[in-house]
Amino acid sequence: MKKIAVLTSGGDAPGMNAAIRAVVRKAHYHKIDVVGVYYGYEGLYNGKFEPLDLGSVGGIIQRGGTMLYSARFPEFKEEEIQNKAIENLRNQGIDGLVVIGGDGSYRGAMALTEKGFPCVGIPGTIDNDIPGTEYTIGFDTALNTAVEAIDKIRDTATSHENTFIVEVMGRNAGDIALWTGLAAGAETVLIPEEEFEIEDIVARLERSAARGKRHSIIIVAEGVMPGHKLGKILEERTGVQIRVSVLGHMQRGGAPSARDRVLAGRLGAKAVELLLEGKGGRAVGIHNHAVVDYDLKEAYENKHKADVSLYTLSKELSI
Ligand SMILES: Nc1ncnc2c1ncn2[C@@H]1O[C@H](COP(=O)(O)OP(=O)(O)O)[C@@H](O)[C@H]1O
Ligand SMILES: O=P(O)(O)OC[C@H]1O[C@](O)(COP(=O)(O)O)[C@@H](O)[C@@H]1O
Ligand SMILES: [Mg+2]
Repeated sequence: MKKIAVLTSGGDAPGMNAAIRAVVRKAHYHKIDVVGVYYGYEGLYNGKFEPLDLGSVGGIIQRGGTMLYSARFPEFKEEEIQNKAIENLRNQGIDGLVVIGGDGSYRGAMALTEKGFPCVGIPGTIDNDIPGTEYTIGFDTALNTAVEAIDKIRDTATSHENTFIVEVMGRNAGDIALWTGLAAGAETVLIPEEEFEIEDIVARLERSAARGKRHSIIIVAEGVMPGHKLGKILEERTGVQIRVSVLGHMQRGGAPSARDRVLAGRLGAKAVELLLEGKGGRAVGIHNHAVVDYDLKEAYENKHKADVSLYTLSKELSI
């Protein structure tokens, strides 16, 4: 292997830049050239390639977003588009590709690998929803952003005796909601993986009010239902006015936490090692604090599971 490429795809995540930097630096350490592909799979198809030397990734470790930009490019499911992408890669003398993204991006990487072009996946998504790794790059930063926002909401909620619903990101996964709820001491946490009863939320609100609690915070993952919809349901049921805050894309931005930067460094380096060993079709991740690699397919064919013990704990700590 003489030259590899790297791209970022799907929703951006803080720490993607640190991962790009790790890929570039580790490759250069082994005297391998690196090409950056801009705009994810769209750029792979349109040939938006630029060489990345050591200096090109200087000063990005602390920056949110991705210097390679990202895109959602549904056309990449089509075979002719994938064939063209491989042709573009081969024309540049590139022998391997590192894809930093989520489960959707992994499907694209596997499609190319099955067509004979080796790809390795690095989990870059705030949702923490990739099976096979305990943490994804960006999750820790998004979690800290959400907790900081909720701490602020709690100040005003307490001053005015308000009940707040805070909608956090997580299309199919409840990790952001669950961890945020635990870290911010929310009364109720709703995640897509667990059924819930409106009556249970109402009972919690009533119990809190009865013991003189001045505020209530309910965290809902966007994949459960929109926060405003839940607010309407609860207002109708309780007669109490409910404020709703949707944290939205602010959760995807900002400087990556130290934890995300270190994770990005470890996983980026491992991805390059795998390509150097000629191993395509692999995903990298963290298991029991150690860097691991596993079949890319496992990452999207299995379903992400929320940690039920954390869900139970969140209920036990907010009776
Ligand atoms: N089944 C698939 N086959 C090939 N490429 C795919 C497939 N699913 C997704 N992709 C590519 O990966 C991109 C990112 O996927 P998406 O699900 O939006 O985000 P994420 O990778 O963060 O989960 C898509 O826009 C598309 O270009
Ligand atoms: O801005 P978009 O493209 O609608 O993306 C929103 C989605 O992106 C995410 O932040 C991350 O999802 P992916 O990692 O699958 O891209 C989800 O939590 C959210 O539903
Ligand atoms: Mg995804």
